[in-house]
Amino acid sequence: MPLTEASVAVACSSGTAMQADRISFRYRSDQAGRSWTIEDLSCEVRAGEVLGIVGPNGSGKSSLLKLLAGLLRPNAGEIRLGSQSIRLIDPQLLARSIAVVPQEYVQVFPFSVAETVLMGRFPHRRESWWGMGIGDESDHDLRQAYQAMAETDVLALAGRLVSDLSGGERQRVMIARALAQEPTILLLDEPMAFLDINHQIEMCALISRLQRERQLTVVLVSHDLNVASQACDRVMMLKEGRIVRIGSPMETITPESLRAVYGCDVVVDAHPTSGRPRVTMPG
Ligand SMILES: Nc1ncnc2c1ncn2[C@@H]1O[C@H](COP(=O)(O)OP(=O)(O)OP(=O)(O)O)[C@@H](O)[C@H]1O
Repeated sequence: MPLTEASVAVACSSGTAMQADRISFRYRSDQAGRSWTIEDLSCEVRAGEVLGIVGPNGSGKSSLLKLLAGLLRPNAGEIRLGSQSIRLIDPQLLARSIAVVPQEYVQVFPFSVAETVLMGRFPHRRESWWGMGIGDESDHDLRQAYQAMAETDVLALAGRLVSDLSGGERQRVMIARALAQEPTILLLDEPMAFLDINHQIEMCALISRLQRERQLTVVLVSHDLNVASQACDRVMMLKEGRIVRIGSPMETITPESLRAVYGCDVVVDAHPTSGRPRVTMPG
């Protein structure tokens, strides 16, 4: 059965947004036989959840996110959106369902913030992607872009060139572009990396608002275990391309599992207001 936006919505509302089934992946430069970047990994992304992916440097977090986004193809195994393999889904439909915010964004041409956010509307256009230009937007496109910019606090930057922004400002613009896409699944690679504490708090609040109001499913890669603990319903811990643990923050963020994954001792206590695990370095 061909996949449509309606069937994606039905599949997602029925419990599982995405599923990875025994996927293995290695980069082309590694074909000579080094170990897998992702090895025989199976997981489910539940509809409407915020799933965090944590793990040491080089454990495969970004690679897994790119595999879920369809930007990389597994050498073995399958990734499904709803019930359909993402290999078989039309790229424009895939882009209407899944939005990705990569860790680093390189823009070759000097577009303004407003133009960049409006690019999030491309997958919704009837014309071919190459046949349309900026300036052809509908009222709905403009409203969605405006709302996404308001939600990420970048309206004041609308006329600035993206290339002239700070890392944190650029990060918020890329999230605005992803929201303008109106996806059902949002994949974020280190969304807090360049944000100051005020914008980190706002980003956490935005993610939980999007989950509540738009029933958005979010997968986020984070180095910050406290962000993962506060912002996520479940946390997946990766080590050398394999899942070591997956479950609620209480189940996963423990001194034992952190020692097993990161090889160091840390202090884990309860956050004074949320009660969720809080990780600090030993004194
Ligand atoms: N384009 C690439 N070509 C070849 N190898 C790559 C490429 N990108 C990543 N790798 C390698 O794949 C492994 C996993 O990298 P990945 O970026 O997925 O890890 P990560 O957990 O996100 O790391 P970090 O926490 O440092 O961002 C690393 O050994 C990395 O060197």
